[in-house]
Amino acid sequence: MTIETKICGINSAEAMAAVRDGGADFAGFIFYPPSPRYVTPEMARGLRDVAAGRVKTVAVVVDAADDEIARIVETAGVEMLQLHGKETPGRVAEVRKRFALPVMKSVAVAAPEDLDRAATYEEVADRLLFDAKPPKDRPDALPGGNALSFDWQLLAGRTWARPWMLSGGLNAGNLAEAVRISGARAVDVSSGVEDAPGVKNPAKIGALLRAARDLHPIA
Ligand SMILES: O=C(O)c1ccccc1NCC(=O)[C@H](O)[C@H](O)COP(=O)(O)O
Repeated sequence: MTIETKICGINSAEAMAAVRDGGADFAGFIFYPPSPRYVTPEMARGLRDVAAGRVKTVAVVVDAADDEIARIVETAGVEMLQLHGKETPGRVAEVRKRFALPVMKSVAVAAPEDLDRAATYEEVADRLLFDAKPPKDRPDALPGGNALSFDWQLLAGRTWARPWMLSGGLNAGNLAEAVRISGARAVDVSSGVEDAPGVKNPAKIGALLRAARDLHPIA
């Protein structure tokens, strides 16, 4: 068994081709206009075609209303929804039911109590995504994609009722250690395969996916 991989913030055909050819499991599209990785549903549809059915596509939304999610689902044809805002467990359950798609809920982690909050999503989400908390001293910080890590030790030895992904500040250089310490079986990377925010580097995507292929989840 190998580590599952998601490359997030795909916004070019070259990046999607690298994700596809490198054998990633998931590609994420950011539907959050302030992000430098933002794509429209129409752009995402074109990028999904590049994946040619070999990569599952994930729509990343932030506290989005139903009509916005509906337009993304209908136009982009994604296979999973990632809720990356302050959605409550009730809202997660509602989105999952309404759109009949698997839902991954992101949880911002900085301290042990954040994992207690994560537990409130176990019954309503199909997957959990543990990400670093955006920096408090930067009011303009994005909800995700900030190239920041959290203490992976917080996850060590914890068991969850749902599959989960590790994200936040991962790259080809620290992936092995992050997986070893946290016990992750799935990882999500964005900034670590970029030259600048929103500028994916296909060679870095390839290197990350090769590094992930050499890793195996701890038992
Ligand atoms: O990446 C963004 O611009 C973004 C904007 C708004 C909400 C979520 C966003 N990214 C979500 C992701 O899944 C990222 O891959 C995750 O936060 C890790 O990012 P990074 O630390 O840059 O690898």
